Amino acid sequence: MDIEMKQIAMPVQKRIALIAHDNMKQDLLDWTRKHIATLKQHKLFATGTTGHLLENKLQTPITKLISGPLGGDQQIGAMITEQKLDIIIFFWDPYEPMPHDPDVKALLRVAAVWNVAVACNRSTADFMISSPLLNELHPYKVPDYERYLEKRLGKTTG
Ligand SMILES: O=C(CO)COP(=O)(O)O
Repeated sequence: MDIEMKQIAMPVQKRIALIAHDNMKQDLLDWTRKHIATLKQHKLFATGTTGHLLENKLQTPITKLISGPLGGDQQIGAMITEQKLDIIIFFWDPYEPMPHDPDVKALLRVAAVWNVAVACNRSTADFMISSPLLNELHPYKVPDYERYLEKRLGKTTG
């Protein structure tokens, strides 16, 4: 598929989603605790259980969506398509099959489509949190939806 891209900018204050599967929640809690001073400078979002856990343990406000198995991954995915998230820190469990595996896959797919930064493990999250881009206005490319529609409608109507 030939998708034209356009340049936009990630804001200085990033919108960061934090998500962890059950076996990875302790690891995400440790990581978040270690980087809380940096994370507090940004806007934090999370799926339901992860969000409640982090908010209680870290005493920092987090916008909480629905729990993953009940549709939280899809909510995160929808926010990505609306360009309301810049960074996803998703400690997903590579060992356990989940009832909502299709939702996880869909979330990772739309993140790739919209060129959103995704860390699926702690090493990548470490690189992202220490990147100078985290505190800068960051130009990056996303699909040019207006161009996409123009081309598709042009094709359909001849
Ligand atoms: O299942 C999840 C991501 O796929 C996370 O959901 P919870 O934060 O509600 O556990």
